[in-house]
Amino acid sequence: MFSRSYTNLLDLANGNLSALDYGGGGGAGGGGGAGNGGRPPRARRMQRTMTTPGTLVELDEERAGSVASDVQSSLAGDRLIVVANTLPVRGERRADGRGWSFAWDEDSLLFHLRDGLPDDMEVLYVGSLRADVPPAEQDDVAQALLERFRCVPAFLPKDLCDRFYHGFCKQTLWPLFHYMLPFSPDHGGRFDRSQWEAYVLANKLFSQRVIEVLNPEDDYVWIHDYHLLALPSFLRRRFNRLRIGFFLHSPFPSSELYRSLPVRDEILKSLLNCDLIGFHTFDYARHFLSCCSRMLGIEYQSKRGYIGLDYFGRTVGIKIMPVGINMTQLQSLLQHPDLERQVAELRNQFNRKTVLLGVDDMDIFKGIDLKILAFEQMLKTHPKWQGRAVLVQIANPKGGSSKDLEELQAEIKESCQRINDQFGRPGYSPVIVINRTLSSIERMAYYTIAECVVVSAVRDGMNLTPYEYIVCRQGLAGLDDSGDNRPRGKSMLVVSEFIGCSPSLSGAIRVNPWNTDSTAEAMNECIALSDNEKQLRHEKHYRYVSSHDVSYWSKSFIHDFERSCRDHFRRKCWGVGLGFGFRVVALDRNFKKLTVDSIVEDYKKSKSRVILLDYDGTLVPQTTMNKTPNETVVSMMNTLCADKKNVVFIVSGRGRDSLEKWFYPCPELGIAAEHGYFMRYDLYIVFLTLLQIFSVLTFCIMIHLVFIFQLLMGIS
Ligand SMILES: O=P(O)(O)OC[C@H]1O[C@H](O[C@H]2O[C@H](CO)[C@@H](O)[C@H](O)[C@H]2O)[C@H](O)[C@@H](O)[C@@H]1O
Repeated sequence: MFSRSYTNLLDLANGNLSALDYGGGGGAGGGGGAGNGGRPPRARRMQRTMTTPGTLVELDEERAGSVASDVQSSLAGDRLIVVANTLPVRGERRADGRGWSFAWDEDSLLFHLRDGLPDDMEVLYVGSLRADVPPAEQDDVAQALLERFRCVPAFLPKDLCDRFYHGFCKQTLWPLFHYMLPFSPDHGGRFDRSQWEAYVLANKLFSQRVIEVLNPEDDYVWIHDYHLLALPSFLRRRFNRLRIGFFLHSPFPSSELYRSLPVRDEILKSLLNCDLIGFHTFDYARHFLSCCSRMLGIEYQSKRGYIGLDYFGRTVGIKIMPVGINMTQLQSLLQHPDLERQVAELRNQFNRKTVLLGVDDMDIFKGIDLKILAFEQMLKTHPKWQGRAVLVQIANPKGGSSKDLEELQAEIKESCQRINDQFGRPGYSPVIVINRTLSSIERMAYYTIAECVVVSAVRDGMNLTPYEYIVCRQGLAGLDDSGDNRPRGKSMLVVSEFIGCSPSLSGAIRVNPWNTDSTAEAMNECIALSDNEKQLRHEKHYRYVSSHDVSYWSKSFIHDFERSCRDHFRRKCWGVGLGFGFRVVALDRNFKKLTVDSIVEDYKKSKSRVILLDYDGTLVPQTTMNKTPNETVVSMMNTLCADKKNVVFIVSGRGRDSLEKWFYPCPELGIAAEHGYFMRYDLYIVFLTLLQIFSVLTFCIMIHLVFIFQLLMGIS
């Protein structure tokens, strides 16, 4: 089956795409059919390059008009290209070494976002694979992924990937966006420009993959997360009217942190090439808006609940919508036959002990060390829990290593040893750290037996651990509509106030994770609460989490995305600027670009003219230290003023003293200093101007009187 994307790549690859199973035999293991493979093909339109980087190009008006009439408010039948650093598929080399097998990554949020889209909206993914595919096999792998999963892989050379991902992403952006200045002695103490260059180059390679499959007039491109902040600029440069959306999954830091980034303007300007930018929380959006205001002088406006930034005539929408979990997937996992057995095994292992649970990536910002210290403190200040409470910490290894991470792991190990030595006894280890990635079912089993989940991250964009926990604790009760007799779920949460999900969980006990004593108190309070209180809080959370799931999030984003792009083809667009300064200037269709010739012609034809001139940036360069006008400017002013048809004024925020001194040699020039608070003008010119206005008014009044007279006399 051929879709538009398929045929596009076909043009490019020019190879044999008939083989459905790369590697001989089973091919992409399981799940290929979960894609959009069954959808009927649609006629493909040729893509058009609309501007050349760095030039000033007016788009062809006829085309804009014809497309405008095509624009429909519904998204049905449109195509969405989801771009992210990694594709939502897992790849593995076959055991026999011949080829690869692939499967959907059901833990990936990108895989589930399709649930919120219209049924007939085709989805295509562009991103890199987690597997290391040798160059000789890349074409075949790309072909298999496209056919079976609608995925377009971006293969970055290893060296580039290291400097892009392990370099700029993980050493600069990840710490900075999580409130840590990355320019520490560990990182050479300064900004590494070559890593930034690798980041830009990697983003460019992603843009090339997108462009290969893009139909710029039909497609929506939705970019995800901090790895691809430079991508909007590359796409906008090629396609002035392309619909570009972006969602940032990590936090956006306060402008006081962000402004330390040497490439701060480049990144902001690139994001402003989007049509809609999404954040999990109001705070992240607020930080972004204040960066735009403080660093680029761009202010936002809020109208009827929508926030927008005016960027050279284009409105860039801001969307605040936290992501959710996939309810359908979790509920089907809850019915998995293995779950019951695993829950029974864990219950047996923990033998009626109260389990507090942590599920985090092994990352320096997850506050795992702080959680363990708080648990130790709880055992000390509330000894009743000694022998009765256990902290189970699941730490997903994330790959990669750094000095910070090694130190953290050593500290965690040392703390666990100390606590277990002090409070442990035969058959009782108070702290258990599991340093491996658990299967989804194992994770569900731990959630099911946990009395409380503790998230003590010092920063996290969202964090969906509490959401998964709440749904698991609701268990099958959530699936059962049989009425009042069903068991009531209960769950308790201690969550850091520095994570994105915190504002949505009003029944959780919120803590400052840096305050070990108060986190210890919160842990004690959580597990000691009455069952009724735990149930009430749980039910409130469950109602929210189950109704604000991942499909709710993607549906809402796409709805606003479509709305933000609705009048794209009704505007006139010009691409201007170089590099990250590139932007599209969008104007109403009735606007005409002024040319010097037309201005000169109109100037000559006019009988009286008012000429208002700004000073800085108009008569003297903005950047110069010496603000005194040179002789040419003074002589030009006198030439303009000498023409009796002209009234010439300088309108400036500058003080009257300097302006008056500088333009002393131009006695007929009007000056409005300090934004018009002080005025200097030649009374003769004002008299002439007033006379002109007066004579025009007198003429108008006369015309009106004649008209009224005619009416009264019944003359038509
Ligand atoms: O480690 P990376 O490959 O660079 O990816 C960063 C993290 O991405 C995902 O987390 C982010 O998105 C989540 C959903 O919106 C959000 O809850 C979290 O706060 C974000 O950081 C992924 O879940 C993490 O494992 C990655 O480390």
